[in-house]
Order: sequence, then structure tokens, then C-alpha cells
Amino acid sequence: MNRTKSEIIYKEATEHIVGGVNSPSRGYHAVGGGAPTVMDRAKGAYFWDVDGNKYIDYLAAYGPIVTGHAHPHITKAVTHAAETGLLYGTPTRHEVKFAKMLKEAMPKMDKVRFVNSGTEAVMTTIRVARAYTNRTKIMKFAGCYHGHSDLVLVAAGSGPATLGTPDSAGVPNSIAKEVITIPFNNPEAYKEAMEKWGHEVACVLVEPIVGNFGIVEPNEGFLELVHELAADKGALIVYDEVITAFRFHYGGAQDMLGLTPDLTALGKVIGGGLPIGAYGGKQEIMEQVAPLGPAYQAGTMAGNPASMLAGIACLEVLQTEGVYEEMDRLGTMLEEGILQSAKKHGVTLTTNRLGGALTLFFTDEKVENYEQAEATDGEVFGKFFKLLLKNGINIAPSKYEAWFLTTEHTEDDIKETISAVDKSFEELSATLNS
Ligand SMILES: Cc1ncc(COP(=O)(O)O)c(C=O)c1O
Ligand SMILES: NCC(=O)CCC(=O)O
Repeated sequence: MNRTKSEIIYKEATEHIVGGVNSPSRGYHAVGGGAPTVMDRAKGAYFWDVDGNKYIDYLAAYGPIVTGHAHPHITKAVTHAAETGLLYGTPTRHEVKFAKMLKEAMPKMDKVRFVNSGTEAVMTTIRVARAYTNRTKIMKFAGCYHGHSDLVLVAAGSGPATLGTPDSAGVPNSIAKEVITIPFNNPEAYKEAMEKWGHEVACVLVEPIVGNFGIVEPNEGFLELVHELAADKGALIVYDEVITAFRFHYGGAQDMLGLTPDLTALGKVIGGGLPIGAYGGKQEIMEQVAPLGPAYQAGTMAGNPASMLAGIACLEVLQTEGVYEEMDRLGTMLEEGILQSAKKHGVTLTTNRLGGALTLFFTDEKVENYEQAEATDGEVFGKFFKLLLKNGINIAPSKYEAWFLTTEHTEDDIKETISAVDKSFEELSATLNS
């Protein structure tokens, strides 16, 4: 595969953009280095890079592209936004329509507010929880990524983990001291931490289904315990549904799990590919937010017509009968095909999957917390990533991320992917055995 143009453009990028990328996750440092693939265009389930190579895409831009690239219904909505004014700085009908749609899909939220990224959404839920409880500490689970605001860059998995700097420089110790981090799926550690700190905790921040050290579901009863003890101690529960909302079904993980957080952060899918975030929750808590209450949050771009119209269009596509069932069917097929191929080539592999989201871990252990994900073989993952790319499959360059299916992937794409994986495993086991 010729990647010359990617290499030239990346080299030029490094001269002008710090690290050559606009988000560290996009670099190939965690997969053995080299120039990241520079993509030229995308349509449906496919990418074409600047050298003309075609890929089946499972990155889905780290989750948002659930209806595939350049979906015609979303393209039409964005075109309409461009033609009628991209940014008003005034209320619009679109934001009201979209807020109603979100609330219908996630009925446990009484009120919402739109922002521009998942980072902003989570950051604000914390501020609101602190304002409401008049407490400062927060509790989070190790390896869960909640964006790059100061408080949540402590023991953050995903991108920061691949850099080996889980605690970012520039985050003062005084802030890190406000964060209590505990292992996911560990009831004893949670009980202990709640016993010790619970009365000082403003909120417990949870990815109800983890997406940032791979896809990891909560063990039976774990989230219920998280809710119960938080309520006992007067701490709020904040669900970070930036990845999970509208990924597994039409609505949030909270509705699938039958649990009610006090506040919810949203992002990714709800923007249909444009920048977005949102947060929402119980009326009484949301009334802390300005202009009604003392917790300030604002945004020049917040609720902009383009993101609203793209988000509405994306949810309209997701309302199509059977789309989630089909992603689950194809996800199952993909997982089974990959596992069979791993077995055939003697590759040690464990998979975690929910619907159309799948993570491959190079280990024979079950992965249900960050420590276990961290212990999986990153070097083998890096080799596999490069082989897969060469064989026409694009996934995230990190062992902590998921493969995301979209409504545009077909059974033929899955078959082609399984063949590419098979070829990659064959080549991988040859290198490992040589
Ligand atoms: C669970 C979760 N929360 C928050 C974020 C931050 O969102 P953004 O990158 O839009 O700021 C991410 C993703 O990157 C995420 O996966
Ligand atoms: N799961 C982690 C991400 O989605 C991060 C994307 C980014 O920061 O570029």
C-alpha cells in the first residue's frame, strides 16, 4: 500500500500543528509510531485516504458517525443550515425541537442545555453538581475518560493513557486532590471510598457502559450500588453518556439499564458529526444554571443552527425501524468471525461487545476494569493495527478504543472485514512466531 502522500502531509503538519494532530488520539504513538493516515473523503462505511487507498471504517470519528459518513439526510440538513445562516446568537426553533426530541428519547431529563463538546458537557455537570450540593469533591472510575477539563484528567483512560501521562501536566495538585478515583466494577472499593469520603462528594461521575478502556459493561448490581450509596451520602450521580447515548438503542444507557442519574452529559452522536455537547437532568438541579441560578455556563456557538439541524437529522435516521437490531446482528457476526479467526491462527484474544460496538483485547483474561485493560498486550495490538490498515480496515490507533459499526455497514462489509482480519492475524502470528 502506497502511503507517500500521507507521510508528506503529516510531515508538513508537524511543522505547523503541534504534534501534527489536533487531538493526541489521532497520532500513531500507541501503535508503534509512523505517519497517521491522512484521509481525503468519506462516504457511508468507507474512507479514502490522500493516496487513494480505500478503507472500511470502524473509527466512526471516535463514535459520532453512527449513521455513516456523509449521510444524505444529514447532508441536506447541514446544507439548509449553511444556506439560512450558520450562527445567530439568538434563540431558534431548531434548538427547541431538538431539546424536545432528546427529552422524548431520554425521559429522565427534565431540562437540557446545549454546549459544543462532550468536555464542556461533563465539566458543566460537575459545576452544577457542586453548586447544588455545596460540596467540592468528585468521585470517578479509573480509566474512564470524561474529556479534558482539569478535574477529570485524573486517572483518565483512553487518549491520555496511551501517552503514559494519565495525570496531565498543568492540572494543579489542589485540583487533583478533589478527585477520588476508584476501580470500575469493584463494589468493595466503592463502599470503602464512600464510607470515607461520601459526605464530601458532590457527584459520582460514571460512564454507565464504559467506552474508554474498551467497551466494558457494569457487572450485575454494580451501578445499583453506586446509586444507592451515593443517595445515602447525598452525592449526585452524573452519567457521562457522551459515547453511550444513541449508540446502543434510541435513547441513553440509563433507559436500557432502568436507572435514573441526577444529571447526564451528552455529545458525539447527537451532533450527527458536527461539534456538540449537551447536559440535562432533574428540573430542581438544572435550575442551578444561569440565568435561573448561580451556576454560570455560556457559549457563543452553543445551540448553533447547524449542529441542531444535523443532530435532529441524525436522530431522525436513528428512528428508522430496525437500525439498532441490524447493528447488533452485524456486530455479532463480526465478533464471531474475528474470534474464530484468532483461534485458527493461535492469536490470544478476548472481545467485549455491546450491539455495534466492539473491543478486541489481546489477552485471555476477561476485561472488566481498567487495570485488566491496561495489562493487555499493546505491542501486539500495535502490530495488528498496522496490518489491518494495510489490509483496508481503519480502526482507532489505540487498544483502549472501540470499533463502531454504523447503519451503513453491510453484511458484505463485515465479510470483507473478517477476511482482512484473518489475513492480518495470519501475518501477525507469522511475525510473533519468527
Ligand atoms: C465518555 C466521554 N466523555 C467525554 C468525552 C469528551 O468529549 P469531547 O471529545 O467531545 O470533548 C469523550 C470523548 O472523547 C468521552 O468518550
Ligand atoms: N474515546 C476517547 C475519545 O473519543 C477521544 C477522542 C479525542 O480526544 O480525539
